[in-house]
Amino acid sequence: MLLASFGGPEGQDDVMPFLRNVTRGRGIPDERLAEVGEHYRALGGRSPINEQNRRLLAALRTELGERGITVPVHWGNRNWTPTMREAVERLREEGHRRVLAIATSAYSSYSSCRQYREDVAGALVETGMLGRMRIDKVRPYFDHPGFLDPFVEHLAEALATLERRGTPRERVQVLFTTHSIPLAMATASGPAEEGHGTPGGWYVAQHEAACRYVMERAEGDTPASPAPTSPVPWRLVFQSRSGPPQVPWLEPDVNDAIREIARAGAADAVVLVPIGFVSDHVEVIWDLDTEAAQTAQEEGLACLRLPTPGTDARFVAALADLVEERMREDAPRRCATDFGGTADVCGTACCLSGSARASARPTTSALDSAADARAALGQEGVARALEGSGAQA
Ligand SMILES: CC1=C(CCC(=O)O)c2cc3nc(cc4[nH]c(cc5[nH]c(cc1n2)c(C)c5CCC(=O)O)c(CCC(=O)O)c4C)C(CCC(=O)O)=C3C
Ligand SMILES: [Fe+2]
Repeated sequence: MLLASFGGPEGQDDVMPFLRNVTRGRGIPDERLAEVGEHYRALGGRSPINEQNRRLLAALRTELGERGITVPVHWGNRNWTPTMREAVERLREEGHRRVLAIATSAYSSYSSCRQYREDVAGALVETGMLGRMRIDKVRPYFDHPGFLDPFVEHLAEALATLERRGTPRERVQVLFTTHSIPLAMATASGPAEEGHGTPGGWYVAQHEAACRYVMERAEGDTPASPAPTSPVPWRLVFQSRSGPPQVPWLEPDVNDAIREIARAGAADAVVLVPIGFVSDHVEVIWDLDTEAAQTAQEEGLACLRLPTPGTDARFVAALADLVEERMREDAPRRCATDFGGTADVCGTACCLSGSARASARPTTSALDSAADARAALGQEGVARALEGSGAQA
């Protein structure tokens, strides 16, 4: 197994090298980088994400062990040590040739799925293992009840808490938040034949399905307030936008949504549900607990932020279920939203916008063999991808 994550800095000296890794070739303006650098500095130069992943690894090893699945679980990050390359080197040294990866990201899009698969393939190229080691990836798991049910429980609790404090459900706005991505990236998310061309693509459609699941159940679990009750209003909003202003990204921003709600007098409290994230990393503790909370305070709204699944036992069990899905054909495949399920293997142009096709990098879990890569990229594309790596096309 390979737990594939984002990585984060673990001290002040790590901050700038980490940010340079994240933004390499991604066109992020220097001002934005300096601003995000300040967020990390204010937190002591340390992101909690690596520690959270260490805890998740320990919990996953225990859960798999209890199910009699005794495979080693390695860890590799896209942007910080232990890197994907280091993880693949260790897998190689231990003699493993078939690996199943889990990304700490639940949805389909370039940033949340394909880029993980590309970076895994990149590590295979760098270590000379492309075509020698096979690394598959579990499907996008936003619709697994073990990912969603912790949100349901915490939302029901939050609504009950607000009600006890005197805010009736109809005066609450639930804001589901996720990472904003460029509009073009969202539109291209999902399989080329299906998702591409729909505004928001699979990325937005999957989030909306997850939100509906959580709302329906959280409302069902909440003791009804005195009649007449109306459903709690909710919407999906976006955070952590980082591109240049002239490039359109998914909107509305969570802070703009809070201001709009306050100015319309539409609610007395907002509940922030970080449905797009797996753990309480910097994008959650800074962008929500610091920035959005401050916006709500300025606007006179009460604000509660729900936890992410983290190492909730239901989430850890969900990850183990995803492993079992790939081990046994008769294992249950729990896809609980009205989205309709997702596939184990991504298509060739999945989550790839038209303009990115010419420079596409090899991936795994779709193009996980040299033959697949050759079919998709052509001999020249493979040669370009391998350039300077010392590996043979
Ligand atoms: C969809 C998505 C997820 C969720 C899925 C997943 O989890 O993978 C995610 C997670 C994360 N993003 C993170 C950090 C950053 N993301 C950045 C930049 C960007 N993110 C993007 C998207 C996403 N990001 C995009 C389209 C960019 C623009 C650059 C580009 O096109 O690639 C930047 C650059 C500076 C900035 O502009 O913010 C940083 C520092 C951390 C670590 C937090 C910690 O340290 O605790 C995590 C978990
Ligand atoms: Fe990000």
